[in-house]
Amino acid sequence: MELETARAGIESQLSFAKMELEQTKQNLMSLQHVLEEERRDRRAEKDDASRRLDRDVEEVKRRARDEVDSLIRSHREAMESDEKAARRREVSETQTQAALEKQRLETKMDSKWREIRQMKEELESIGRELERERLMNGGLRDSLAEHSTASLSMETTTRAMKARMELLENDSKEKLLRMQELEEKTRLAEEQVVVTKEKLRAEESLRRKLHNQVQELKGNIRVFCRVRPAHDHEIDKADIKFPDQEQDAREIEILGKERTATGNVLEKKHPFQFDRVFGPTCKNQDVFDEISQLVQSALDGYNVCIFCYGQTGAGKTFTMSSKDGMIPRAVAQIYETATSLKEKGWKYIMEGSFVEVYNENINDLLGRADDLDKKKHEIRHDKEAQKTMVTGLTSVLLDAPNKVEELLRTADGNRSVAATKANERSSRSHSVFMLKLTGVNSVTGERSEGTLNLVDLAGSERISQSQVSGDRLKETQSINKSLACLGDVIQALGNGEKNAHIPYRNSKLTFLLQYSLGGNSKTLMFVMVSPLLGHMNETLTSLKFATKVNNTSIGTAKKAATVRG
Ligand SMILES: Nc1ncnc2c1ncn2[C@@H]1O[C@H](COP(=O)(O)OP(=O)(O)OP(=O)(O)O)[C@@H](O)[C@H]1O
Repeated sequence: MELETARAGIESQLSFAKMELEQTKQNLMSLQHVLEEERRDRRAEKDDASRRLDRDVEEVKRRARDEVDSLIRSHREAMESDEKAARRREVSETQTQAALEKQRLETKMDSKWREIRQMKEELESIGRELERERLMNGGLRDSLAEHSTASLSMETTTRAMKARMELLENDSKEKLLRMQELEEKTRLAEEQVVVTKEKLRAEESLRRKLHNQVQELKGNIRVFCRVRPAHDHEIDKADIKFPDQEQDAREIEILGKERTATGNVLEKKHPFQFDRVFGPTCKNQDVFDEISQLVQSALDGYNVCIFCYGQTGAGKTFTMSSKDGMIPRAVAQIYETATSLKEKGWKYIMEGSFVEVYNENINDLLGRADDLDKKKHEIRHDKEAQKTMVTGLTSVLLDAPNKVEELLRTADGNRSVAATKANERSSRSHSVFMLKLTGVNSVTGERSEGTLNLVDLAGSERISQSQVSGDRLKETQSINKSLACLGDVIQALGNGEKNAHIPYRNSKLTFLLQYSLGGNSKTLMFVMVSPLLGHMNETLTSLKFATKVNNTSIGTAKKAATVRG
């Protein structure tokens, strides 16, 4: 636009200068023409006057000569005659007349010479004037030349500017075209993104459905068995075999010895089969790979409960809450998945709490250590919403994956303060890590609420009540009671009778997990096995309990809540 305006200005200046130049040229030409005519007139007048003068002078001279000659002749004739005296007089008179005539002629000549001088002067002044005109003419010629040069350079500049403007115009046209192309491409890409996002959302909904169908087909209560490796100092090891060790092992065989009625010692095989068996070489990563699908279900809006059952020292805490155990891994996976689901419109809030059930009391492991065993916490159920809450419980917003480490450290620290030996307390109590997951999809209007409960049960070894007393007796009674109650609840759920009474209330643990066990939830039990010979009887008891649980089939799980807006 600016270029256009500049070009127009320059062009109008140029045409104005050209007009001026043209005018000046015409003025000059008419002036020259007038001068030329004037010069011609003057020259003709001068030539005329000069010719007339010459003719007059010649005429006067000729006449004077003729008269003198005739006088001389007549004088001679007079002289020859006798009247010499008269002739002399006549001659004298004639001479006087001739002198007078001569004088007159000389006067006339003087006046003519004056005229000639005057004419000469006039001619000189005309010459000077002509010279001035010539000089002025030269000046005008110079200025004309200057103007021509200026106009030439202006024309060159204008041409260069025109060329540049054309170049710029072409360039900007090209850029405009490219921009239009880019805009079109961006629009198409944006459309594609919208379509892809829509597809992704649809696929995500389908994935959720299929994933949970697969989980249902696998059964809503599953049992995994894990055998921990023996430490270097643990020499007496039980004979444990893994018949289908190769891949996706499901079998475990314990070789025991039995004394017959006749007193002979016979070897006896105890085969067990579970949904999955992990040998001593399996890492926490391998175990988590198997349960990660279940963790995903919690994000999809299901209540998921993962238990670790087994005698003290069988590896429950290692599996559940060690640095790379199921709790940190589950939180990390949930965090990762929740982050990737953001682009499908989902936004999740993760809140974690950690409780301990000790001597049938609920303790807040994230609260103050001093409050342990003192502060009372009540379990409240909202039957309609199928939700459980514990009064006065600390809840931590897990908005970064590393927050869980801090949470586990706090729980561990509180337990250490409350017990002389931390692991002693942890062996004698159940710990429940509760992760509440609330997701909202702003695009589809879906909403999901799921809970992931990771439970590290107290050591399952049966201590005869007659062998202990005091605090230990109380601990033993409550552990025995709650573990037996857990078995009863699972069994009652497995019976599948509609409206059958499920004895959740018989222990704090089952009461707390009421809505995370049974019809609306997915349950996984890890039975932890110690590799030691000395623990073999407890191992067999645990495996038998787990088999009972494994044979239980609990009804179809339903999402805790999914609301479409
Ligand atoms: N899979 C494993 N690989 C390596 N070491 C293990 C494994 N499982 C357990 N351990 C180790 O065995 C020991 C006992 O494990 P852990 O404390 O987890 O048992 P527990 O069943 O939780 O006992 P408690 O009931 O006392 O809490 C620990 O030193 C632990 O590090």
